[in-house]
Amino acid sequence: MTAPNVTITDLTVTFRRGQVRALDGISLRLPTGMVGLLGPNGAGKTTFMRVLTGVLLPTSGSVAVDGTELTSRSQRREVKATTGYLPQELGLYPDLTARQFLDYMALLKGITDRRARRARVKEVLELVSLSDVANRKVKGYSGGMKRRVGIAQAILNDPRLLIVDEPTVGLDPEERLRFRSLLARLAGDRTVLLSTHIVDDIVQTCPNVVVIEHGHVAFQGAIGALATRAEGKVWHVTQPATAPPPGLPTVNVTPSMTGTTYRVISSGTPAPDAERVSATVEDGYIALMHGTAPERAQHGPGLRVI
Ligand SMILES: Nc1ncnc2c1ncn2[C@@H]1O[C@H](COP(=O)(O)OP(=O)(O)OP(=O)(O)O)[C@@H](O)[C@H]1O
Repeated sequence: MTAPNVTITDLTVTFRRGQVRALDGISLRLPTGMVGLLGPNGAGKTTFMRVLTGVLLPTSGSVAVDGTELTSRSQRREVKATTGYLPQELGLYPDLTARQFLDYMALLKGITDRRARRARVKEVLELVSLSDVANRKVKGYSGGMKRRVGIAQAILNDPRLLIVDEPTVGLDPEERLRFRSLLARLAGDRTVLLSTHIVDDIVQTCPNVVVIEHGHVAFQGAIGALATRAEGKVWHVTQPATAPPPGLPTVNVTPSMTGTTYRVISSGTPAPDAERVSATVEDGYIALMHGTAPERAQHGPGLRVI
């Protein structure tokens, strides 16, 4: 398999006869491997993923995987062949076993030959490490196991582009870790787009990240470059009061021996005894969202505006 070429060109989606502009002229080329998708609520991430999965036709612009357009009505079938999707809420049939469920999904995805279907289901069960429990009913599975069934159905067609929406919500730390490494393993030479509000999931698995805000690309590039955006501007301010220093974006708050320590973003020294600390990806993201990071939407090594 050669590296997929996912090209998004001037993608615009409007709702309510143009009154709501959910995506506003997004142009991106996604690299192979894991790509994080970040953005505040209402930024346009779900709309973006719905277009990539062929659920929603854009108002204008296009998405192509390896030159195959996914955004024209006539090519919906191609979408099924080239993309996989794990939505936030995937309806599983609790009384089916994982094997039965996957067999059914494979049929829906057009694998009509029984033998081929059985072989592919066996393969994906192995990939997600569920072979041993494949004949148990899904209703007895843990949250992490259900999520792995979800991934298994998303990769039945060996997609070039795999889209995963908030996959680790509600998982315990061990399951989260396991799920993250599964995604990283699956990325290989395909593109896996991981949308989440958990910045740490992205830090741990994605070399590249896209940040969407108000329907625009606010940042795209290497994950480290996002952290760099806040370098020199992250401070620990400890004060006895329970209120944060006014007017500054606060990344987190920790109780300390001498009061409360606020991690804030500020271009200048925020308080006389403030301590400057090195920036993390989360700091970079918060700085970007509050307009305190320079040069938004700059090119990065893995991703580029086209
Ligand atoms: N079907 C729709 N009709 C009208 N407006 C919509 C529709 N779908 C989305 N929107 C609007 O488009 C914008 C982007 O929504 P979207 O759901 O894509 O954001 P999001 O980044 O996924 O948010 P969240 O993180 O909360 O899921 C929002 O202003 C939303 O209200």
